[in-house]
Amino acid sequence: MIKILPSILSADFARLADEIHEVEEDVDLIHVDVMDGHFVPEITLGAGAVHAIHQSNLVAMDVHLMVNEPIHLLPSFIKAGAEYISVHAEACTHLHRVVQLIKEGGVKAGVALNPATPVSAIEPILNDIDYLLIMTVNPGYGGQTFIYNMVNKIKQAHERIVSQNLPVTIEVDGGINSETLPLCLKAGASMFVAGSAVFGRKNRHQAIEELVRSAGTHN
Ligand SMILES: O=C(CO)[C@@H](O)[C@H](O)COP(=O)(O)O
Repeated sequence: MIKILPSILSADFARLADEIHEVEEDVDLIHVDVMDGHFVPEITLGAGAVHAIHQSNLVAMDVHLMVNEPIHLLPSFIKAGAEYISVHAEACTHLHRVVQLIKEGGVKAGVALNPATPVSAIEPILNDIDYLLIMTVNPGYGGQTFIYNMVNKIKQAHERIVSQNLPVTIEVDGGINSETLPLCLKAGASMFVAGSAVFGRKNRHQAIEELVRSAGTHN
């Protein structure tokens, strides 16, 4: 079973509620990119916005924290109502502790890896996480080109997860469209973040349908 997660980074922030309404019937989760202007150059939104989306009961959220030392911000994002939270391995001094805190907050815990970070960086705590977010672009901006070398990295991660029989899901993010989704699916990913491939299109329902349909073309 695959999941498409529209990334609101590519949505019109001035009409965010309407933008989310346009996809809520078609997906279980939306992807929310939080940037701090340090770990990545841009600044996006914070726990207040996540809380507002949660309050409006639109759709569940997968929050991707692109921030240095997210341990300090975790309590507010957990309280804000995120269902999934991922942190970057590169941004945490005490990654295992951060993962434990997310789980203690009753939230699914993910670890994100930049393209240059090997899967082995997460190996010692692979059994502690709920999902592994493999960045298929360098984090920070929507609309970038998919890095094809990441397909091998997804395969490697998937092999490790399967060989240890772990209940860890692989999520991919960056440059996902109906051409790249099937490659990632074949390699072992099942959660697909798509920004411009959904919000860059006029008809979001059709865009999501096309992505789902592309999953049937991976053999
Ligand atoms: O985390 C990020 C960017 O850092 C993503 O979630 C982007 O929002 C993906 O956008 P597209 O590559 O799908 O346009």
